[in-house]
Amino acid sequence: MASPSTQAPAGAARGGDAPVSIVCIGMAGSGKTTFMQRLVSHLYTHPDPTSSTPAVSKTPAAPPYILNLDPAVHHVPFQPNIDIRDSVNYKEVMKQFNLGPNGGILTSLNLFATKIDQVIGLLEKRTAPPEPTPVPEQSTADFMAGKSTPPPAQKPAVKHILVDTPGQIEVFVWSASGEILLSSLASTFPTVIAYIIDTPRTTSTSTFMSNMLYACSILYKTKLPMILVFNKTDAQDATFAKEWMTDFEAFQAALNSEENNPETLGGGSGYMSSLLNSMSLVLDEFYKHLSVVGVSAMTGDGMDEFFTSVEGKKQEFLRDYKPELERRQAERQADKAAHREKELGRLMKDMKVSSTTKPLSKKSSSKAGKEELETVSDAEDMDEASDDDELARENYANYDSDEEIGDAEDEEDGGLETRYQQALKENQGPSGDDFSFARYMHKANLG
Ligand SMILES: Nc1nc2c(ncn2[C@@H]2O[C@H](COP(=O)(O)OP(=O)(O)OP(=O)(O)O)[C@@H](O)[C@H]2O)c(=O)[nH]1
Repeated sequence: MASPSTQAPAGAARGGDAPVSIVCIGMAGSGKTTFMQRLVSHLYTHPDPTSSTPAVSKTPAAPPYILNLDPAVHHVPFQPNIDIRDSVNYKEVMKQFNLGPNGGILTSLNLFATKIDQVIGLLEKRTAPPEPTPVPEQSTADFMAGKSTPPPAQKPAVKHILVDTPGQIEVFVWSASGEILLSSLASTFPTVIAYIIDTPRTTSTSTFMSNMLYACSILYKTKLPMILVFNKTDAQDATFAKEWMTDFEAFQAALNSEENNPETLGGGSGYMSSLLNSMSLVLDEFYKHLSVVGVSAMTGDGMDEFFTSVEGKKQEFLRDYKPELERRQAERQADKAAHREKELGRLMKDMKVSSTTKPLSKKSSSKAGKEELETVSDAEDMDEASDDDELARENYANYDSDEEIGDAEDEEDGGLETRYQQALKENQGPSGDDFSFARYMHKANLG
């Protein structure tokens, strides 16, 4: 398997022309799914959200490419192109490994993360600029009549990849699989985090501050550009939040008024008030890195503003984040190479063999390369099968055969998937305590 970091960053290499991936993260009930639905319908009805052309235009809409990463969701009101539920059965995972809901989501994400190469391969293929369609030959009758043959309609290129995530933010943001999924996405496409906030539930200074701290932790964990999306503005206007983020005195005034109001539960007196005060000062620097928009996923209000922010953050990603990402990847690669070199040196010393490393490394790298090609072509074969239907789901279940998984992951240091497969195999069958998650994770070497 080619690790995401070694892949040619096809999408990102396209620069400003590359599709932007928008990852929707937010607390349970903040309105992520409704917001995703609104994004989809907006993109279908507004051909170019960043242009000033009116919604009704002759330009065909550029449909988004949609990923659902929430394994536990019952119903999604849009048609995802890639759905984690097609490859992982969350309920079965919970049952088999005796897990609770969060453990089930985490394990499902871990299992899905093992297929990240196929996912990225498909995304790259699906979002590649459409090939120019050859102009059909003009018929003699048309030629005689002086009519010109109209060029065939061109499929519009995908400009947005939309990603829905589980409501259990920490399970996604703080897990190894969440990191793998996000970093693979970000190393291939400009990626932006949309942090969805339930505005009506954020009106008190303390809940507002809690939400900001959460957003701050996500920003520092993911190291990706972030847009704060104050949702449900039809129920509560978000002007207060924007004001608190730009004017320290406005936040201070709100704190004072909450302190003097005996009915306010959110605000605080004494140490709470001074803590909130200092935090608002500390977070001042953090606020400067964010875009803030107020939207209503229900009515569609604020969507144009949101897409303008996405475009701004995409440029920021390409300008500031991408070089940093590439620097970190190069650093990791160098560390890995140095580690391998050291291990090889130790091995050679043990074997008392000198300077025979060349044929060995050549063989193993050509083997890895061959298998990488097999995996990618497998992905493309499967993809071609569903070429007719633009919004057809990519059926990841096709990848589930043991044979393909084994093929894809025969890495010299053992891939995630190999370890997972191994752990899954060893844990199969009714063995009572052996099903414990700790043991499973230990065997998978991820605990
Ligand atoms: N008034 C109003 N309600 C909204 C809006 N967006 C979402 N809701 C409501 O908020 C509730 C939660 O919305 P969801 O989209 O399911 O939220 P979610 O974040 O996906 O929830 P989880 O899947 O549990 O994480 C639903 O009752 C929605 O109808 C909005 O813009 N305005």
